Amino acid sequence: MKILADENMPYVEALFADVGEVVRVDGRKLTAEQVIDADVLLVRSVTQVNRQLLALNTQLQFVGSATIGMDHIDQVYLTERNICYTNAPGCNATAVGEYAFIAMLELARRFEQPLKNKTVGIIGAGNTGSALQKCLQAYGVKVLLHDPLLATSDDPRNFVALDELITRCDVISLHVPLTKSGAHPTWYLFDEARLASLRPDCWLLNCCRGEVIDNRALFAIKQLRDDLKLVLDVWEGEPHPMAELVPYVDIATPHIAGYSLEGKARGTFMLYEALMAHLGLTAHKSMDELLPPLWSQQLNPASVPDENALLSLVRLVYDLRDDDLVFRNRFLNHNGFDLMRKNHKHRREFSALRLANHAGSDVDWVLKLGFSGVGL
Ligand SMILES: NC(=O)C1=CN([C@@H]2O[C@H](COP(=O)(O)OP(=O)(O)OC[C@H]3O[C@@H](n4cnc5c(N)ncnc54)[C@H](O)[C@@H]3O)[C@@H](O)[C@H]2O)C=CC1
Ligand SMILES: O=C(O)C(=O)[C@H](O)COP(=O)(O)O
Repeated sequence: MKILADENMPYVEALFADVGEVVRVDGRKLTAEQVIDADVLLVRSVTQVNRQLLALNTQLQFVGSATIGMDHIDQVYLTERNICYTNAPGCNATAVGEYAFIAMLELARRFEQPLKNKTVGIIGAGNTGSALQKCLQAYGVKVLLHDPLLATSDDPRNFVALDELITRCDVISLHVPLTKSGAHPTWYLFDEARLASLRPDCWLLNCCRGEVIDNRALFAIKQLRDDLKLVLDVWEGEPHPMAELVPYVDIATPHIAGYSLEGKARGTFMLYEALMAHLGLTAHKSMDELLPPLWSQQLNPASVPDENALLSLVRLVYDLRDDDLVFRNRFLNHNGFDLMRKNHKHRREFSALRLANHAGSDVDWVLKLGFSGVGL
């Protein structure tokens, strides 16, 4: 069995080598000729899996994408061809939630506006939106949710209309899939009119797909409104972000919000489990065997963090300023965006750090953020 796998997918050999021959490929440049004799295709978000890519292949039986997003997979075509496909829902949701939370703490410090006093609106309350909600609520920040699909489901949470969320929120974070059709398409959900309606001093974060915001309109509005603060991890037209926009973005990164080691490992592992099930085999490996220990696994904090100390604590796990700096220096280089992603030193999630022996303080909310505890 020939297994073609994206070169940026960790742990493939550890999990799949005894299932078949693993061949690594550059997912962005994958051609129909390379796919011709593959039985299994393991991709990431940069590979368009469609009629054109699979034109020469008659034996493909399984496509796995180690991502949450599915907008690069032509599901109708794969169904037509009777090819089994799957993604990895939720695999990197914690990473995205923690990224957005850390980004808010960074903005709070930079602009001297405590996060705690703000109302945060989450648009799209699925896996990544809920991971962010968990962090914010653990820290005691007021959260409003907008999700028209979940609002009509049995989800017990309260939801508000989009316009109400925009009117009431100081911070807005986007967590929707990219869709062009259906009752609630998200393509350019934030167009010129919506961007113009953001509250004064609003912070806008996009960690889902670049095309959910009209980037030209965003650029135009930033010329007029210096009060808006922006965090963009995703960009219209990746891997070529709009160069003029970058200097106006307060925190800018190359689509790495989901790049925790745990998130990436979970993505590959979910595909391993799905392929085993598809082949009728038992998945006997475990994800815990894959991850190395954190450089420092345990910390004895001096006091329960206030907002500044909390930022110092989360910077121990992930200093977002490093990724922002690298992005500004390199995004215009040849192949810069993809090289930053390929060479990214994946961070760990909060849970990798254990807080120990805390002297009688209420650390419950820190644990609810996702940190682990020992002897607390
Ligand atoms: N920056 C990064 O590295 C990453 C980006 N993503 C992107 O984030 C997206 C969301 O991920 P998850 O939260 O895990 O997906 P999910 O499927 O768990 O949740 C998405 C939610 O958005 C809601 N939704 C759909 N259309 C909407 C609309 N018009 N308005 C408001 N809500 C709407 C859905 O009902 C669903 O609850 C993915 O589709 C992917 O494109 C995901 C992981 C990493
Ligand atoms: O899971 C998703 O959806 C994402 O956006 C991924 O985290 C993006 O990473 P790559 O698949 O492009 O490595």
